[in-house]
Amino acid sequence: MIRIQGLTKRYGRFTALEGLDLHVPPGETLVLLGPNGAGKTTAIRALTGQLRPTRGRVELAGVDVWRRPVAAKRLFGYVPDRPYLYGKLSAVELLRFVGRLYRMEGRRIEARIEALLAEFRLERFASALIETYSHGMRQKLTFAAALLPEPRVLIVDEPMVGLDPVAARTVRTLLRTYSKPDRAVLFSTHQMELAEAAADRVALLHEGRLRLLGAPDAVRAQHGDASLEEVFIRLTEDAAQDAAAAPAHPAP
Ligand SMILES: Nc1ncnc2c1ncn2[C@@H]1O[C@H](COP(=O)(O)OP(=O)(O)OP(=O)(O)O)[C@@H](O)[C@H]1O
Repeated sequence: MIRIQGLTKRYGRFTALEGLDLHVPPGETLVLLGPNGAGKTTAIRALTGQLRPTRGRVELAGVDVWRRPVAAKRLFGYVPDRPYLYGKLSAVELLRFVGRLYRMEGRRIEARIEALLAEFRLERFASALIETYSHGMRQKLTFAAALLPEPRVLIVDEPMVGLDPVAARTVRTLLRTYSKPDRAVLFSTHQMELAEAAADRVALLHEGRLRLLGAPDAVRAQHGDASLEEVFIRLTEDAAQDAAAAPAHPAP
């Protein structure tokens, strides 16, 4: 459902992402892990058609995101790490606008809005201007907007920022179950517990490269039943030490 092939992104001489290959089949939730600056947001921005890859391809349900941008954008819902919402609209106005962008039928838009405002406990604030919303309320509304058209692919960059415990539980359940039986979810997080709870597989990025890919249980078993957090720290620290030990200017 999500196919990333040889994805490379360079900023001048700096390589943010190098030859990333990932496939997320229908029914799977894949979690992107990695330290700050690993390349997670870069990969997500390339996948959502916001950042042109230096090399490589990204496809959603067989649609090339860069060759067929409009068709690709109909297929996914996206929650960015720093959402931008129009402050002068109310929640309902924003959601209606999103529904029309996706060319949804009017009655379906209204039914979805009602269900999502209830799910995220935003009914009381449905007509309030978004500029009066707290950070967490904006995050919940961003989820509601992403889910409105029931997209086949859900892509989320750092889902938990600012959410209260009730919303966090709703989102955790959503991230685990939304992909079943035939949709795909890809999200990035620094929360290992969330990754363990929601992921069918985790992908660990470090310094722009894929270091590890597998089901959480299998990953832990391969590393002597260490916790996912320990595996993360070992792999990223080992790589940092290898880099420090390597000569600064290797012989050609
Ligand atoms: N516009 C840019 N110009 C130059 N370098 C950039 C640009 N955007 C990102 N980078 C660099 O690319 C690397 C990967 O950044 P990215 O935002 O993808 O990391 P991340 O894994 O999402 O990190 P975090 O966990 O901190 O959000 C970083 O070293 C970052 O400084």
